[in-house]
Amino acid sequence: MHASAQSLTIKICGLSTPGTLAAALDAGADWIGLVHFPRSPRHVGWDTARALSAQARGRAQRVVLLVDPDDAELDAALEAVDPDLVQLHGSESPERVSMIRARAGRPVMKALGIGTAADLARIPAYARAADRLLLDAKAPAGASLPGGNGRAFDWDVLAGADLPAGWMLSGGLTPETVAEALARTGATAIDVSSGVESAPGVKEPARIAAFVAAARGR
Ligand SMILES: O=C(O)c1ccccc1NCC(=O)[C@H](O)[C@H](O)COP(=O)(O)O
Repeated sequence: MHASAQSLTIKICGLSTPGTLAAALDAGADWIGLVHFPRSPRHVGWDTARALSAQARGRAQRVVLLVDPDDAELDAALEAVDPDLVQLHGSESPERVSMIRARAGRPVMKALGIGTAADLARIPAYARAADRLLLDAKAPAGASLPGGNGRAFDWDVLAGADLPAGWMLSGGLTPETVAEALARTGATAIDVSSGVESAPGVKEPARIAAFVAAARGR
């Protein structure tokens, strides 16, 4: 079943400039993601993250993306971004997700890499620890980034799976594929990064608008 245009939550991740953030907000993104991971071409330092967060306040839910953060990094993220939600995209255990959620005092979304149906076995433990799950493509062997690789996983592995409320689909979505992804998975929340870029880390306003329009069936 398709999510209706109204009930679909769209997150544009890896925004790093005021102009592309404005493009995402103007297109009607529900959530915007700020990546703090120095190895990433989408990395934003705390000063930039603070300014982008202020720009988005009141217009979209602000997500800060961290990879295996220690408590000091988490505290710095909370202070700079004041995020509506913390996204964890590393190899955090369910126990560590719970600790981060308690320390942050706000919702946490845990990303899980999916390659085959066997990867779905981790869902129940993480669903108990996090407020939401992001089902993303598993990073390829040797990849330098745990996410944001522009790769899709086989959506058919989700068929018949018992997925927790609020789960979000990501991994290699594009303006060209998002309608099919929604139809095949029944997702009601989606996340994109590479698919709305012209080069790694370079968001393309026209592709952001095209993605949101395609997802909402316009
Ligand atoms: O985007 C990054 O550079 C990144 C770095 C480290 C961890 C996660 C990262 N990105 C995650 C995302 O942008 C998305 O949540 C998801 O992986 C989808 O990305 P894409 O396949 O590029 O659309």
